[in-house]
Amino acid sequence: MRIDVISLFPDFIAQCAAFGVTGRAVERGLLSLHAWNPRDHAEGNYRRVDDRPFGGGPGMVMLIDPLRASLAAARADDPAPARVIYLSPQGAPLTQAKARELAGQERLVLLCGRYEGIDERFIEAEVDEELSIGDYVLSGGELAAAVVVDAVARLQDGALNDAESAVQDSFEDGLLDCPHYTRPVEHALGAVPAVLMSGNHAEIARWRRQQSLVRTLQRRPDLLDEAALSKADRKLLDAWRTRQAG
Ligand SMILES: NC(=O)c1ccc(NCc2ccccc2)nc1
Repeated sequence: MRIDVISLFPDFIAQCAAFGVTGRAVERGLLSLHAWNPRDHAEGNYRRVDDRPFGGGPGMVMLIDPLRASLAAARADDPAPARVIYLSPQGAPLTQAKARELAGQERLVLLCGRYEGIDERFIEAEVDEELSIGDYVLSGGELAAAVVVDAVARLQDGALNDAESAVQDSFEDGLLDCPHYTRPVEHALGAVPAVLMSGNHAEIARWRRQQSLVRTLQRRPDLLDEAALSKADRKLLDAWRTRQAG
């Protein structure tokens, strides 16, 4: 998978992707990252990349032409078709399902806005979809782009080892993860749940699934509504409710 990032801070994404799973995915050739800086494509001796907003108001808006030239440079570098994604608070929410969809793409171009954003005409002409990593405003789209890079990199075949893919799997079914424990068994902060020490793997799997279901019910009931629960899942939730009521 190839990801091109258009950003005024090209090193930012390269640094974010240089560590851990994403760094390994790049090393293994599962993912290639390329950065394009609109300032390199800006005209005039001030090499402007932004200007005042028409209609007045505070802040600056990123100019069309340096962005357009950056995208053209990315396409000239590799003719492979790409999905152009603009990271902004006005975008559709990034979910694990969306990350899975993007991870299946051959190529993404991630457009990072600064200031108040970019000229709407460029969005209409060149952007395939706007994505938001959450309902908050950041000083630039770079952190949001780094989140997308991380989320899709870990979904590339061969990116995760067995332990890491276990984490991934626990979120794949749309539920929250169960609690985790490690040494020591006894600690001033409490003991490890006995079931995890039982060696009874069926019982352990049952307990973990029940914990995921209950946590999701308690913390994110919206996710529970969307999750496709099995009959066994419903029985686990009912058993917990009964125990709570008792
Ligand atoms: N929630 C997000 O995903 C996000 C993305 C970018 C961003 N800041 C850059 C920007 C500001 C205004 C308009 C367009 C882009 N803040 C938050």
